[in-house]
Amino acid sequence: MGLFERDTDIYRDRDALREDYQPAELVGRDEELTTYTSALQPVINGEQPNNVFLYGKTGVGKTAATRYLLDHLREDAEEYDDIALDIIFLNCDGLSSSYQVATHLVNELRAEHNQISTTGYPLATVYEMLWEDLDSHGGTVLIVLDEIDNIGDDSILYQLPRARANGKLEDTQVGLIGISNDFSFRDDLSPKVKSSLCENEIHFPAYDATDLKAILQQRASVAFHDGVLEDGVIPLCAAYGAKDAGDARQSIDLLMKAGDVARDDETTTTITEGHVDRGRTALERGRIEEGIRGLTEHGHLVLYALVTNDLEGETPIRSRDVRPRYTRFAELAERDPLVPRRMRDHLSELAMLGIISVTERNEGRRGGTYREYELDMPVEQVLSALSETVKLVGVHESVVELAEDAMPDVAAAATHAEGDEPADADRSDASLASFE
Ligand SMILES: Nc1ncnc2c1ncn2[C@@H]1O[C@H](COP(=O)(O)OP(=O)(O)OP(=O)(O)O)[C@@H](O)[C@H]1O
Repeated sequence: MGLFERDTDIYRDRDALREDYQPAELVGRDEELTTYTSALQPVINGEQPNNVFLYGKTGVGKTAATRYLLDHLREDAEEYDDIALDIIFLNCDGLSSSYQVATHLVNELRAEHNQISTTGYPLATVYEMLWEDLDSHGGTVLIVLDEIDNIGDDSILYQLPRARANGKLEDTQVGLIGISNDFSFRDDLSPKVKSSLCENEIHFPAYDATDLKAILQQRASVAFHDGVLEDGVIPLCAAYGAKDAGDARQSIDLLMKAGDVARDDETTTTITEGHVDRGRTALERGRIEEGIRGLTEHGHLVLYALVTNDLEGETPIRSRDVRPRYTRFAELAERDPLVPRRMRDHLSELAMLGIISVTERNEGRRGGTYREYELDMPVEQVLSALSETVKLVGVHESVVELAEDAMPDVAAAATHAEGDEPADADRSDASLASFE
């Protein structure tokens, strides 16, 4: 038998739980779809399309609804000889200016051999190219700008809806669909942009547990073999999803993780609520580790100091008592320690991310309050996300025992010693730093 063998017990089609899967039907969005359909109706009538702005939190079906309706619109438009519809779908993640959006649109409209450079032209020239390419296209062009809030200025959001009125376009009708999960983006738009872009606004509210259950049931029927899911699994994934943020993506991810945990569990061919809980813990761990990895170098140093304080039984601890260890670690990492206030800012950031917790205490009779900090997640997990910092600073004696499991690569490379004394002055390899 080979090293790899195909699993067939749990999944029928695991890809149905992936982000890029487009469901055949959207569940629980009837009202929003009706409004959205009316906003797109002028396209089929051969009229000037409306501009549409969709907003709502992440994972509430804005993109899925857009793809679903535009697929139908494209198909239905083919029934009419006098409608020539083209749709350009642009995700603005990474496109931080109108200039970048405009060059990308020009390239979407042009053939492969005729693409333009995305730098080096004056903005006005790129707009001229855009109007020319759009107008020579003819018919109706719908431009979807997903994650529109990434665009740092609103020039293109002003120019595109007005291109026809401003005499830039004669033969092509353009409609703009903007999608955003940033509520402040809409509020901060200038009135002149808001009045055109937001002429049809559709809000997608968060899903409740009943909506999520229906969405998950639909996916599960495609993804899993019959009888694989125990009864409580979908309600549990939906309940967690509704409690967290009403985000369908998160609930679908949880269902997939539970399926993966069950698949790895060789003792069973069903998915249980226990698999959901284990999946949730694994996903949560992944999210927090990602949060730790995203911190700055000083954030890592502060956290490493607090981990060692925690292992020595010193927590909850005041920031002034974390400071000596932090300063020492910063020196070992050959960085200038931050002033106390900046160091405290890092503690607050760690608390905001849910990695540590803060408790306010009273100073006693003299009044005054102070804060105490302690780790709020398993120390092994934090250490494994801090392995680069530990390599830089050295393995502190308090973490020696855990290092082998939490950071096998670091443990293998490091020599360790006792105490908290200054490091060896002529230490040549930072990864071998020690506290002797
Ligand atoms: N009503 C629904 N029926 C079926 N699947 C849905 C529904 N709503 C969302 N989904 C699924 O949930 C996932 C997230 O949805 P989508 O990408 O549309 O969210 P979004 O609102 O655009 O989020 P973001 O703002 O983060 O881009 C996708 O896999 C999508 O297919």
